[in-house]
Amino acid sequence: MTVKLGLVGTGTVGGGCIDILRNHRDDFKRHYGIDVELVRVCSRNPEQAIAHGVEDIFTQDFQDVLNDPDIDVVIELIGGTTVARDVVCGALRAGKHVVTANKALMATYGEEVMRLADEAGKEIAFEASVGGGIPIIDPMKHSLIANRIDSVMGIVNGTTNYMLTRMVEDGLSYDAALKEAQEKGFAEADPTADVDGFDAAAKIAILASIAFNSRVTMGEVHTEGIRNITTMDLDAARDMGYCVKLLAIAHRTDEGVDVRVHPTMLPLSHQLATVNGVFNAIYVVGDAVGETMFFGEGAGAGPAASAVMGDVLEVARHVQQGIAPIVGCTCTDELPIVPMDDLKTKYYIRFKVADRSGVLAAMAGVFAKHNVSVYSVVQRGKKEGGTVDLVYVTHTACEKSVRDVLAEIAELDDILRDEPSLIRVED
Ligand SMILES: NC(=O)C1=CN([C@@H]2O[C@H](COP(=O)(O)OP(=O)(O)OC[C@H]3O[C@@H](n4cnc5c(N)ncnc54)[C@H](O)[C@@H]3O)[C@@H](O)[C@H]2O)C=CC1
Ligand SMILES: N[C@@H](CC=O)C(=O)O
Ligand code: NA
Repeated sequence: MTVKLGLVGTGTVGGGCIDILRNHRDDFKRHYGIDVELVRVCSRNPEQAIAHGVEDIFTQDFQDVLNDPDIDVVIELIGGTTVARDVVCGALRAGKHVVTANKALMATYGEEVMRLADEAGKEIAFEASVGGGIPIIDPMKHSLIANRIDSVMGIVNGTTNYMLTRMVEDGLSYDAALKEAQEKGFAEADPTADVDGFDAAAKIAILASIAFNSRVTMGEVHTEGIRNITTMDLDAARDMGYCVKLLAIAHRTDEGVDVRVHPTMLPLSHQLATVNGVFNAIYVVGDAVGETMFFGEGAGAGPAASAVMGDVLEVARHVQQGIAPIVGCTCTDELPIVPMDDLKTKYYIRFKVADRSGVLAAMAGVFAKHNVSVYSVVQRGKKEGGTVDLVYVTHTACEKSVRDVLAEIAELDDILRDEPSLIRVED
């Protein structure tokens, strides 16, 4: 039996899938007995279809894909949560299996999508939505289910990891590094999703939902991006023996799920500190397996299409063999999200302040008042226009107290010259 595919979206990832199919379709048949055929392709860009040689099966209307009774599997590679939601939900309602790379959709409407798949008795597969080409969803849904997962933590956004690496290793400006990442096809259509941390928030919401059997949506993830990270912060971190990474973190605690995305200082000896460029790495801790780490390219046409096509072939194998979906929604529990105010960690805080007597003393009083103990204070950079940069590192402190310190220092008379830069420190 030939399993018929309909593809919606012919951009970076969709184009990568067409290329894999063209180059390896015969291998899939020969090695695995899996026979797949692309019968319909839809996007807003006919020129992309022409470039990939699929203009004869091209349409600009996704309904042509959903209404085609021959199509068994719909591959959604548009992105976003509007039209993509109609495509994914419409395909499931039309009785088709769905493969998607869409983290925003799964992290926002995951409950709806999983329910529709369950009602239709169809598969929904989304391996490419987290970590690009790295197998992580499938291992967590299959190989690791004998564990109670306690932590999932990692670098899950290739664009920002690429940018931070280029800024620290080659001195590129933030804007130049972003432009390069976009040119390489790593960035989302709207790169604010990458640099403001929302892409990583969607990914950790998906991973936390699977890890802790409790639905986490991206709106529930405390999210900070890398916009405020300067080369001065990166240099200061390096001088202290640290690097700065945009980390996505999810821990199971006695209070519930601690889930957040923010720039984090990691010791240079940490396993995640060596993950550079577009590479992602996800560290998973289970009660039986102990520590595991998954590493690979998190973005780009090849890696993402590799994960999409892996899902497609697995679904096609099930269709050919008449096997029902093995694992559907696993969110059986309703754990609370731990408030960010309750977080306890160490903090790096850089203040740009007026260079005059009394400033340090006034600031020290505020730290003491809120019981935030300071580990070190260093003055950095050149004195410019009567301002200096003061870099504080605290001992372990409570997030709420640190926020109170920042708010009170902002109110001190004629001290701050810019927004402070705050980076949490992980040891
Ligand atoms: N670029 C990457 O490295 C990765 C992307 N992803 C995800 O894959 C998905 C696709 O991303 P890219 O290929 O990078 O996006 P892209 O922007 O390169 O391509 C989007 C495609 O969707 C089509 N499209 C947009 N609106 C449409 C509509 N209303 N009807 C029909 N077609 C429409 C466009 O014409 C284009 O062909 C997104 O969900 C993204 O988050 C996942 C992993 C890696
Ligand atoms: N924009 C994302 C790509 C896919 O998820 C990233 O940079 O990691
Ligand atoms: Na993946």
